[in-house]
Amino acid sequence: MAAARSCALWSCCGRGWSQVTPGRQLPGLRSSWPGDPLGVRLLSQEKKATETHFGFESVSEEEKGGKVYQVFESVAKKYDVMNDVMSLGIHRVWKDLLLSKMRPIPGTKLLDVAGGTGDIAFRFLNYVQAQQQRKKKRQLRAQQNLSWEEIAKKYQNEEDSLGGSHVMVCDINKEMLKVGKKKAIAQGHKAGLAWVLGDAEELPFDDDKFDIYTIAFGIRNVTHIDRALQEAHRVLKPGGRFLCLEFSQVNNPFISRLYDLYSFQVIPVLGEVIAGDWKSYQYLVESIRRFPSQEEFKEMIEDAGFHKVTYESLSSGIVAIHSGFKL
Ligand SMILES: COc1cc(O)cc(C/C=C(\C)CC/C=C(\C)CC/C=C(\C)CC/C=C(\C)CC/C=C(\C)CC/C=C(\C)CC/C=C(\C)CC/C=C(\C)CC/C=C(\C)CCC=C(C)C)c1O
Ligand SMILES: C[S@@+](CC[C@H](N)C(=O)[O-])C[C@H]1O[C@@H](n2cnc3c(N)ncnc32)[C@H](O)[C@@H]1O
Repeated sequence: MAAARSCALWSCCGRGWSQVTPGRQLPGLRSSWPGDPLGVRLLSQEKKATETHFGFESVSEEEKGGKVYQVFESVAKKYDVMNDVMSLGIHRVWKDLLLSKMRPIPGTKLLDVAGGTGDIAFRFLNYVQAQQQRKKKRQLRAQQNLSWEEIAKKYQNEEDSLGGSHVMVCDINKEMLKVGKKKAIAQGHKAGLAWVLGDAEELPFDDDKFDIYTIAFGIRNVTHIDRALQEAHRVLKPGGRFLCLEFSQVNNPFISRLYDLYSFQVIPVLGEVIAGDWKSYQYLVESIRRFPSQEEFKEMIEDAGFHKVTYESLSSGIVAIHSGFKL
């Protein structure tokens, strides 16, 4: 069943977010413009109403998706190395913390949207594998008279090593997924892992499918955040959990000054030197400044229908993990 989508758009002015007239409702007004049969005046209105941002640049909503696509197509091959260099490896700690918060249990069906090169998916698989391993060891130790064949069989069953858990990585960008698939082979991940090309705003899945939905450093890039949140809600099972790791608002003025300096003076230079791409890394830091604060984003998650919405700021608010439940 297709999701019922709200036409609400969010526009951002500095850090303030407000709802604006939805462009999709405008065609209905066409008949109320006598003397403008071609709807020229209205078309220009429509264009205005569907204006959004790409970093600090104003672009039409139609343009934004393509521009974001180009950014990740361009950085895909250097994406992982850039993250390690830019964050001095700290992004790995943030991603580990997302998994500690998730605490998946055997049998968990995870959807990782904007999953890119698979960092969250691989952590999930390692987590459930380690958990199953411990469980298996405990069981085997408790059973005294097992033959070596029985013990070997237990260890060889790859599917069983995940306890029925599964992760679906969904991303709009072919190049990011290509890098992710190569990484999966290199890291020995095969079972319990699937890759699908898809848009966070229109997920190619049925309703009530997944136990957990994650999106890490992805939602900042989608054109209609509210639509992506509604889709997250739609595909989760009742009782399912939404978890989002994203850049947020730094709450310490001293750190904030240093952070600005580092973001605007260092990150694009690193982007140019390592990935040969200044512009994509300028977009990264600008898009971070455009993203709503912890509290504003919490409200948006609630507006999409999630309950018990909470967040935790990490590293002085450089990033935050938001959590919510479909009840
Ligand atoms: C195109 O779109 C994208 C491309 C991508 O490759 C990635 C993403 C999405 C992002 C991720 C998956 C996460 C990983 C990427 C990042 C963390 C990069 C974004 C970085 C920032 C927005 C800036 C904040 C950086 C950090 C928190 C990392 C730690 C950095 C340092 C400790 C600074 C290292 C210092 C130098 C290299 C010396 C030069 C510095 C200056 C001239 C400026 C002065 C700055 C400082 C003294 C340090 C600033 C320190 C802080 C603000 C606090 C750090 C404290 C903690 C983390 C506890 C994507 O969308
Ligand atoms: C910064 S990367 C994050 C990748 C990964 N989650 C991580 O934490 O490393 C952002 C990802 O969002 C994807 N993306 C952007 N817009 C999207 C959309 N509308 N639907 C799905 N994925 C999208 C990009 O292709 C890119 O792979």
